[in-house]
Amino acid sequence: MKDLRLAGLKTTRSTIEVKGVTIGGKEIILMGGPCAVESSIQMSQSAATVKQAGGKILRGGVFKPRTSPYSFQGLGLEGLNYLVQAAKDQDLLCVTEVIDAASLELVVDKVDIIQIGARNMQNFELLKLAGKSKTPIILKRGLSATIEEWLLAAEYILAAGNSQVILCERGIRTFEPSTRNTLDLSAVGVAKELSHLPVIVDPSHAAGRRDLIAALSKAAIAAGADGLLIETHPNPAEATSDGPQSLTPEQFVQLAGELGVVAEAVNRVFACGGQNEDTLESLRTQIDQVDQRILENLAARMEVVRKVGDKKHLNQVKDSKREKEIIQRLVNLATELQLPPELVRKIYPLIFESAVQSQIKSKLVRDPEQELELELELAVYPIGSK
Ligand SMILES: C=C(O[C@@H]1C=C(C(=O)O)C=C[C@H]1O)C(=O)O
Repeated sequence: MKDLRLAGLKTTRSTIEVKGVTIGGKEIILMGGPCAVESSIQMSQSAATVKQAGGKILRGGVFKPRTSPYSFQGLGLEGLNYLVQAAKDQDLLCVTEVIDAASLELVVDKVDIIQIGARNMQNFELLKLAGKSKTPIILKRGLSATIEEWLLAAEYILAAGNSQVILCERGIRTFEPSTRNTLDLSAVGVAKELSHLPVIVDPSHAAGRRDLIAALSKAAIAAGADGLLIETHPNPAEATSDGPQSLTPEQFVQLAGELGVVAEAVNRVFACGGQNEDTLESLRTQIDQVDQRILENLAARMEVVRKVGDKKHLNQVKDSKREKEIIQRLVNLATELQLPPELVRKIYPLIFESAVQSQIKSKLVRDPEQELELELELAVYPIGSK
C-alpha cells in the first residue's frame, strides 16, 4: 500500500510499552471503563471492576464528541482527575479521548494513553499534534474509513514523530441496522498484514448492545486482536452515555474469566484477575457496588408498592396479614442464605412502614379530596409508629 512508509509492515511487529504494560506482545491487554466519566465514585468502582477482571487500562471519556449537541458533552478537567485518581488507586494505566488541540494539551501529560476517536480519525491537524507528543495513541478507525485511510491516519502520527500508535477497530457503518455498527473483524487481519502496529478491538461501540459483547470479544481475540477496549459501567441503566452497550461489573468480570481459554487457543495469553488480588480497597468498592444495588432495588420495590397503593382504598393501605407472610417467607430465605433471621425481622417492619406512608402520600397527591380520610387513617396508623 503506497505511502505507508512508517506504518507499513516491517520484519518485526511493534510492541508498545507503557509503564510495564506491553501492547502487541503475547499477552492480550484488556482495557475497560465507562464511556463517559460521571463521578469519582463511578470511576473508582469502574477501576475496581477492571482490576478485578485482570484489566490493565482504565478508560473514561471526559471530552465527548457526541452525535447530538444536546447530549452530555463530558466533565472535562474535573472528570480527568477522577479518571487519573481511580486508575492510580488500582495501579492501572488510563486512557481518554482528545477531540482538539486544547483537549490534547490538557490531558497529554496526565494520562498514559491518548485516544483519537472514530470521528476525528481524519482530523489531520489533530493527528499531527498527537504525533508531536510522546504519549502512545490509540487511533480508532473512522465510521466509514477504509483500512487504507485508517493506516494513512496512523502514518500522520508516525510521520510527526510519535512511533507509539495502537490501531483500534470499532465497527464501521454499513446497511445493517441490527447493530450500531458492523464489527469488521477481517480488518484486524488486514491491518496486521499491512502494518506492524498493534491492533485492538472495541466491540462495545461496534455492537451498541451488551448481549453481543462477550462473543465479539472472543472472536476478536481469535481473529488476532492484541487487546480489547470494552465499556463497563457500575450501573449501565444510569449511564449518561452508551448504557445499552455497557457491561455490568459482573458481566465484565465474567467475560474476562472466559477470555483466557480463547487466547490460549490462538497461542496468546490472558490472565484474568483472580480472587487473590482482592485488596481492602477493592473489597470496599465491591461493598459500595452491592449497597448501591440494594438501594436501587428498594427504590424499585417502592415503585411497585405505590402501584399496589393505587389498587386499595385509603383505609386499607396497611395489611398486617400480608406483612407477616412476607416476613415469614424472608426469614426462611435468610436462614437458607445463612443470614441471621433477625436481620429480616428488624429491617422489614421499617420498609413496610415507609411503604405504607409512601402509598398514602401518593394516593393523596392524586386525590387530595381524601385528605380528611387520611386523618382518620393516621389516627389508626400514626407516622413513625412501629
Ligand atoms: C404493598 C402493600 O401495602 C403495604 C405494604 C407492604 C409491603 O411493603 O410489602 C405490605 C403490605 C401493606 O402493609 C400490599 O398491600 O401489598
